[in-house]
Amino acid sequence: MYDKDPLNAMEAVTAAQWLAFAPLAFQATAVMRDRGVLAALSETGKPVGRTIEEVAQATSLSVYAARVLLEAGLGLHIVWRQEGRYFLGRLGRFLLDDEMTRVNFDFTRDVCYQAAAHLDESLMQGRPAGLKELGPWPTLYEGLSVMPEPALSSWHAFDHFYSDGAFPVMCERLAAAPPRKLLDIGCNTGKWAQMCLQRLPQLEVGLVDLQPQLHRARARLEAAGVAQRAHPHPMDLLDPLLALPRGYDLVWMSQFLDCFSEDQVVHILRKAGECLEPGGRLWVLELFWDRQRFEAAAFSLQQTSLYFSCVANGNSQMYDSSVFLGLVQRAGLEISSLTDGVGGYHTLLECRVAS
Ligand SMILES: C[S@@+](CC[C@H](N)C(=O)[O-])C[C@H]1O[C@@H](n2cnc3c(N)ncnc32)[C@H](O)[C@@H]1O
Repeated sequence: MYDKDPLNAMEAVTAAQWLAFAPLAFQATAVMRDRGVLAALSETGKPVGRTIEEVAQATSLSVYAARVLLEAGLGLHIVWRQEGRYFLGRLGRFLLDDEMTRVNFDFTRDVCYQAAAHLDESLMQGRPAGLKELGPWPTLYEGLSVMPEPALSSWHAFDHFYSDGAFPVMCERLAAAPPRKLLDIGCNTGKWAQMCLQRLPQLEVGLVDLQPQLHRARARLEAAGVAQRAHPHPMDLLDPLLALPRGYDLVWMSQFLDCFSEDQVVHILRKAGECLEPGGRLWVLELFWDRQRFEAAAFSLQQTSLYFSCVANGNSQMYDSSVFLGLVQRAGLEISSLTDGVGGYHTLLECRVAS
């Protein structure tokens, strides 16, 4: 991937126009999905299709609104038409029915869209200048549990969609050689901790995150009846004076280190290495754009980096694995095994303190 220019001149000029009109195209797509235009075409099936007037009637849109949307949809290949009747294309079908597409779409619209207008300022200043569109916090993490809807739901649906896909297979891997005490750093809403505590009845889990997230994780674990084996450790990992709790034989970080700059990743990995029991294991579950099988997955991760720039904290990203592996080495750790394609998209790095 990416080792040659894949576009001929005609394709390039077409792609350039898609980008030039991308914000309008994006919003038109959102309206077509959410006002029922795509669903109206889906209902008829391929042979019949609908006229503009029929779509207007089915969706309660004006004929004008239905027409501009459907005509925009033609150029976007979301719909196609024959003899004045409009049909749902394959792209329209994915926009309507594919969960990953929906989650990515809602995340972009509800969390990133307004903030993206501040990308230039964010990159020049190394801070998330677009975050003010959601709230007054220095980074998104202070606002993660309290940001307004629909951003709150869309952020969590995005985060959980990917980690939910990887957790079951990781939990079975853990069960094959279970630790006594697992430290979940960046536990967020506690879904991984819940799964592990339910699967492994002897396991104790330490939870590290910022206080508001720990409150929500705690509530989840209480509702699941496993909270007595969970031990919260509220802390800001970037506070140089705070050390991680000790006594854990497996440290786990999932979709966590991408929230930090290169120097911060090294700092956190060092701290994690220091808190490990002798012979302990450190498992890092991450998404690397260069290790994806499909271009759509690599693309999604490359664009997600820009969310970190303008919304999250201004200095982190979804890393290229070669950059990230260098950080692991800088932290004095070595990788004992690397597994790609966990749950489809993740890479598991099993690390230990370098001898
Ligand atoms: C993307 S979520 C990861 C969620 C979860 N581990 C998963 O795999 O779905 C990142 C988590 O890191 C936490 N976090 C970010 N910065 C932090 C910091 N400085 N100290 C402690 N936790 C932090 C956030 O509050 C959030 O819960």
